[in-house]
Amino acid sequence: MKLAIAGASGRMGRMLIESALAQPDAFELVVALDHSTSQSIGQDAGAFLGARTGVMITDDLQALASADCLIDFTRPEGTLEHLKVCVEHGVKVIIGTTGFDDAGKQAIQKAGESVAIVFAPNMSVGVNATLKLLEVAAKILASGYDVEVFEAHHKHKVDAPSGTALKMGEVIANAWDKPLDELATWTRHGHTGAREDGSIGFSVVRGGDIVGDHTVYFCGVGERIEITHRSTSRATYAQGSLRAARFLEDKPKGVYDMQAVLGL
Ligand SMILES: NC(=O)C1=CN([C@@H]2O[C@H](COP(=O)(O)OP(=O)(O)OC[C@H]3O[C@@H](n4cnc5c(N)ncnc54)[C@H](OP(=O)(O)O)[C@@H]3O)[C@@H](O)[C@H]2O)C=CC1
Ligand SMILES: O=C(O)C1=N[C@H](C(=O)O)C[C@H](O)C1
Repeated sequence: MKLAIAGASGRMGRMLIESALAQPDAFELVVALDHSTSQSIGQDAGAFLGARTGVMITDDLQALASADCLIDFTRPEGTLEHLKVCVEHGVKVIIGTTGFDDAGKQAIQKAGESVAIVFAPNMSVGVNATLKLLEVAAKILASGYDVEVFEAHHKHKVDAPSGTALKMGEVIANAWDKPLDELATWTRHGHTGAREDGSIGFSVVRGGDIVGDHTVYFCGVGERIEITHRSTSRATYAQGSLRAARFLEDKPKGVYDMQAVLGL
């Protein structure tokens, strides 16, 4: 499969390049994209590994035409720009980027009418298994338990709460047949009053090099259940993305999530 990777010099871009190069029988890196202000433009995509791939990092989006599938972990504005070019050339897309607004999410759904897309805020098997556990827990603990979602990430992360934390909130709200927006408490400061029954609180830590921690608390009276996932390496996100790319091989169009990729 001919792969394009966007955000090639970013944390995830590099992990994806390393993971794809380690599977030469399955993947060929044909395009490495970054935006025009990036210092990496013109460098070999494997330079950070001391490897020569022959693929130079470029800002030429038309290069995407030579790929079967783009894996994009950038920023919402970048992803949406890349998506237009992928639709134009019939290129499949894996979107790992988080932080889209409603208009961005709608644009992804629209693009899915023409090309096959996997769009998921977390590509790791462990997180997607955790989402299933949360669905079960939310149904069993639907009353008498206060739900709080906590997440912690590295200091460079620009969106909050994380896409994964939002997805966890959505899974719980769905299990209760309510939209998350109706239940969410995003911040607390000052005289907040007592906690509202049935609400879902979110809290966020940013610091150092934390790869990604998520805990959902179901707090009852006299007991508390905590469901935690901790990422200690970005390799799981990259492996999940490559699995998603292979899943799309025989899909002509549509928007899929990682639950579909993993058959959960
Ligand atoms: N779904 C999942 O499993 C995961 C999702 N993520 C998400 O992936 C995204 C990237 O994370 P991470 O790799 O840590 O971030 P980085 O900041 O390390 O990398 C982002 C890359 O995208 C480039 N970029 C930034 N803005 C644009 C733009 N407008 N157009 C094109 N390229 C752009 C950056 O270039 P430059 O450095 O020059 O600005 C950089 O190369 C985030 O949204 C994050 O939340 C992260 C991990 C797992
Ligand atoms: O920015 C990150 O690093 C991560 N972002 C994703 C998110 O917002 O959920 C996934 C993972 O937690 C790492």
